[in-house]
Amino acid sequence: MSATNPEPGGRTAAVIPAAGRGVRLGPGAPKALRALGGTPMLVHAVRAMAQSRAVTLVVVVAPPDDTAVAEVQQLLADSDAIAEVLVVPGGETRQESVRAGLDALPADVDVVLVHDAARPLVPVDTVDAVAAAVRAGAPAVVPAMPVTDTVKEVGPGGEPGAPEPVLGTVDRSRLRAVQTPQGFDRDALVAAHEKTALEGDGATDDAGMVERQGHQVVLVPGHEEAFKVTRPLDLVLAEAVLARRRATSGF
Ligand SMILES: Nc1ccn([C@@H]2O[C@H](COP(=O)(O)OP(=O)(O)OP(=O)(O)O)[C@@H](O)[C@H]2O)c(=O)n1
Ligand SMILES: C[C@](O)(CO)[C@H](O)COP(=O)(O)O
Repeated sequence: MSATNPEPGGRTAAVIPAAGRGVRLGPGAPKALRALGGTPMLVHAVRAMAQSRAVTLVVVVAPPDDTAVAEVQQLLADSDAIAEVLVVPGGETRQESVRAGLDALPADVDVVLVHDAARPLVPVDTVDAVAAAVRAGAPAVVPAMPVTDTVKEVGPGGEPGAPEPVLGTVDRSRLRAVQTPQGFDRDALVAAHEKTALEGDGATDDAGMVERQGHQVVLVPGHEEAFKVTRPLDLVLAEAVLARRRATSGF
């Protein structure tokens, strides 16, 4: 399918799914509300989006209960973040949460960036590069990094924890690990989400759904600091990166 062209004058919005529990990070508050450098991860993520001159609206998708929505609204009102921010309740899966964010977008938004709250340290240059590539006509744009480990494909295993049989070694020169924000022509993304939900399919990222509709997804360079805080060690790394940034900038 060919590239689409967002209308001149349309707005770019960021949707930030932040409704996950953070099971892999371990017990505690929902992951997006856990502190990084004394500030909730979500606030870092909102600031990263709002710093981009392309982004004029941020839709935060909070854990799906009234208390969490109110808490997130208060948190963002108290922070020095920002562009215009809306907070909506999320769903059981990341996919449902992103869909809730899309449903809240006003009519004048034609480009959407979807960004994990769990990637609090994405540099603004990466956000700008994704937004610019969508404005230039690509229907779906994803920041990506080369894969540095060798990757094996395994066959169906036996008992959990038992050694797994290797089927083969994948050519890693053709593999990329994708990050967020992923940027989209709004209509292409909304249609892909609707179709995926109707078919009862799932996808681990938004670009995967748009790919299945036949749109050409393109990659731009990602950034090593845009990593996802998933497990406890990731939080240790994020604290170190933030401390280095603060030492360098003097803030
Ligand atoms: N029902 C969900 C699940 C995830 N997310 C968001 O999607 C992003 C990526 O998800 P992930 O890193 O997997 O976060 P969690 O689901 O919180 O982590 P875990 O799977 O370890 O519980 C996060 O910003 C998370 O808050 C969401 O908005 N709604
Ligand atoms: C969207 C994503 O961050 C791209 O790498 C990733 O697929 C999210 O996966 P998760 O298991 O929901 O964290």
